[in-house]
Amino acid sequence: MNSPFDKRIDPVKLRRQLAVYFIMGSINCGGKDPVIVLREAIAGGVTLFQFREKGTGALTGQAAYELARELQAVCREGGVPFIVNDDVEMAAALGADGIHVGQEDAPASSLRSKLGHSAIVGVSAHSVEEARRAIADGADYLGVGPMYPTPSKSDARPVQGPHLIQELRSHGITVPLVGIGGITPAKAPPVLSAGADGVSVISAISQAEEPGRAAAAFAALYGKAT
Ligand SMILES: Cc1ncc(COP(=O)(O)OP(=O)(O)O)c(N)n1
Ligand SMILES: Cc1ncsc1CCOP(=O)(O)O
Ligand SMILES: [Mg+2]
Repeated sequence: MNSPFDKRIDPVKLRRQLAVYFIMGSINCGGKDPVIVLREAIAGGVTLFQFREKGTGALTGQAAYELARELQAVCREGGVPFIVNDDVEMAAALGADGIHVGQEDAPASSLRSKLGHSAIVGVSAHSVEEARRAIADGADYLGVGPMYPTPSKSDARPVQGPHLIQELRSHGITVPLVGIGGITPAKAPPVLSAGADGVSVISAISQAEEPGRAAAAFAALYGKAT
């Protein structure tokens, strides 16, 4: 008999998709067109994208929806899954591939009934306890951080460093994990060595002079973690 678990994303596939996880909204692109930034980043090797329209000056309402739709189309062209940050109604309306929620957002357990059993559900975790609860609530992957100081989130929790990923792994947490916060190609190897399956990145790609080259520098790390 089929259970809803049969429809959940295959963790092996998800680990590959988490490798170069680009997160961005209109305020992260230094005045450049987000559509062009995303197109270049995907050409460089981005494997997953999260639309995060948040912070001072971010678009709201219809304008945010329209940008989301355009970026989703770019992801479709590039064969990259499209994840929405925080907003489950937007994710459902767009038919997004998944959603990412934090500890202050809707609980993961409430999301699948709105998005379908095959949706990718990501949850932020800052401790073993939060990680265990998120997994029990149905998270497919965890976003763990901040690894390093970040210029992109004013209300970020204190920096924990790659050690937190090691701690989660040593407590038997085997679900796909991605590090977040201040990650550059130079700072990514300790995150991967600690046990992350990938890195999630805003500024190191969106603010790069050449987002495609920046994404390629992350993609080139795989197989080379120290
Ligand atoms: C992959 C990933 N990990 C963590 C976060 C942070 O989510 P959250 O704590 O809800 O903070 P906001 O991004 O909503 O400000 C994330 N977005 N993605
Ligand atoms: C959304 C988020 N959550 C924790 S740190 C962070 C911001 C990551 O952005 P950057 O890669 O520019 O540090
Ligand atoms: Mg959130």
